[in-house]
Amino acid sequence: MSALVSSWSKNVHTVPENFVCSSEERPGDLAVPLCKGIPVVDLQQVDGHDRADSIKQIMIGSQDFGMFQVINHGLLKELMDDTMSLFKEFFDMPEEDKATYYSEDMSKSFRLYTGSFCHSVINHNYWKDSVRQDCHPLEDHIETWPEKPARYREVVGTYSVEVRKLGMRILDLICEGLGVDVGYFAGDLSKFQGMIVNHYPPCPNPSLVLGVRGHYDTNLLTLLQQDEYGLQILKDGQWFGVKHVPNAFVINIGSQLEIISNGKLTSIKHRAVTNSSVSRTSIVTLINPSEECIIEPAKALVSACNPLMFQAVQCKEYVDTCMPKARDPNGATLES
Ligand SMILES: O=C(O)CCC(=O)C(=O)O
Ligand SMILES: [Fe+2]
Repeated sequence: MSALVSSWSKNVHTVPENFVCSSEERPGDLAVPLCKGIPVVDLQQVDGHDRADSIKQIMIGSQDFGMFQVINHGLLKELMDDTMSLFKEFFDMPEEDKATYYSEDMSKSFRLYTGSFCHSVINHNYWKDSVRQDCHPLEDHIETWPEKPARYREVVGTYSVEVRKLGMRILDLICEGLGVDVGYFAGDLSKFQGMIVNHYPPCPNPSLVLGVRGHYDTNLLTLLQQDEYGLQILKDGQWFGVKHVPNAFVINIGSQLEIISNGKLTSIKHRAVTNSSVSRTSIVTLINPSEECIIEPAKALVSACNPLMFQAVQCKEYVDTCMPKARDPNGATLES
């Protein structure tokens, strides 16, 4: 339990040796430039005469950067703020309360864990604690969620239902942009929804550590809410920061969406850095196909001019084989 970074990091003034990243991986002293050109799409415009332009922006983001941000997306600011405060309260709870929820059993529907990651080829510690929970359908999972703080189930339940609606709306806009039937992702392709909440306490030397190492999201679509800057992407061999836009969601294209789009959309390598003054929290909603689902390029996107780029693979097999590689610095997620 004392393994939680949020428990011991307040008392340290230097980074413990086992948290120092290799020289290739560590962020270093130089502040990376902010990435220019990641679209910030105003979803209020989608139902007006700017619909075509908004969809174009979504496609530019999804093709060139593997991500875009959305504002005026319909989720109430109060709900977003309330959910963020609730998770901050969760990570600030006394040790004995957090101990109840701590688990290293990956199969649990709800668990609190820390950024230590042990794998046959990599053995690392990242400067974060996380909550991981299943969210959909709500009634199947809500009983496994914490009862403390007292409003946890009510607030997070409402939030996950609303974020799902937004995710499905965005998937439909992507359908329009790609030229596949609207509703293509409804049903088994979006049956699963999970949430990871990453909490990065202030770090005495952010140049030496990472909050989350560079990785690709292997799911379908990710919706990320954050309270501070800290997300970076690897583009053309260089790390760039993603501007923190208050009240926005960052939308990440997952590798499975890259496959379904027959390579028209791209997933991008990203990581999270820490800072020395304030804690940062990111609430990450993951929309995923069901395990049995076959992931393959949509028929409408394959033609003589657009040859098949990926073979069909069952979602479970894809995640089992690619998940470790997505976390490996040399892992080739989609090539396999
Ligand atoms: O905290 C962040 O900004 C990134 C988190 C992330 O990429 C993830 O949890 O997959
Ligand atoms: Fe990610």
